Amino acid sequence: IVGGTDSSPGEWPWQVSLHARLSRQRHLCGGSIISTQWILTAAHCVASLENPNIWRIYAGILRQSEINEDTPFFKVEEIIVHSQYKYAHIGYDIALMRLAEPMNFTDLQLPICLPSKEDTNIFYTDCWVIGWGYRKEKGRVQDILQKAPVPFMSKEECQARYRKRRIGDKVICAGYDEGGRDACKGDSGGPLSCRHEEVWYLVGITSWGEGCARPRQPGVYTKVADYSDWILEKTTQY
Ligand SMILES: Cc1c(O)cccc1C(=O)Nc1cccc2ccc(C(=N)N)cc12
Repeated sequence: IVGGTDSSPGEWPWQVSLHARLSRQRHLCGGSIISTQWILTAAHCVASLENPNIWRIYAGILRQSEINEDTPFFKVEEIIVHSQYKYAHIGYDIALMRLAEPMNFTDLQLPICLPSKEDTNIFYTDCWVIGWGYRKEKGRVQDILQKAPVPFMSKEECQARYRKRRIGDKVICAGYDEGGRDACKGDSGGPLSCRHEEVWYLVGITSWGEGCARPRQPGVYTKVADYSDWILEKTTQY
């Protein structure tokens, strides 16, 4: 997160840290708890890393430094990447991870509500992007979970900012024309959380942007409300 501030304990209990054990274990992406057994994240985080055994999911933490070999984590049983995903900037940047064991909810690990598909035209005014990602383009993963408020941007305005790219309909743009506050590398997969009438909703999934926090280059988020049928289909046992 560029231009953010430290979160406090329990402020974002749905935020998880996705670690992969490659040559060494490290934080790769964020994710959101949506039920006792399912994490929602970005497809670009897990594509080409679809072996569930390399992933460790840490919930209820504020600092990456809380994580060591004794820190409890959730094992991943199954990874579901959207079948139409190819690259983040094309869209369909959404994936599900099923935990091997259902988690118990505590004050520090709780689910966030999914917007319903009728909610696609609510204009949210209290939205925050969260993560342990870079605080500048040539940065590194941060220790304390960062938060930054970001305003919505209309699709037309977003398309005008990204003339080289086609901004799809299942995405949301958020950011400041003057730049300065935005998600960045390492925040991917994490939530764009919006509070509406005292309830927090998972409105977006951090997906991509040209650099980070650059003027007139807003953050692009997967629009979760447009995937509610997909989420329901994949998470409902038939
Ligand atoms: C390509 C790149 C880096 O190598 C390092 C840092 C940023 C970038 C980059 O261009 N954008 C990005 C790369 C990976 C995930 C990103 C997530 C969010 C945003 C955002 N601005 N909302 C930009 C991202």
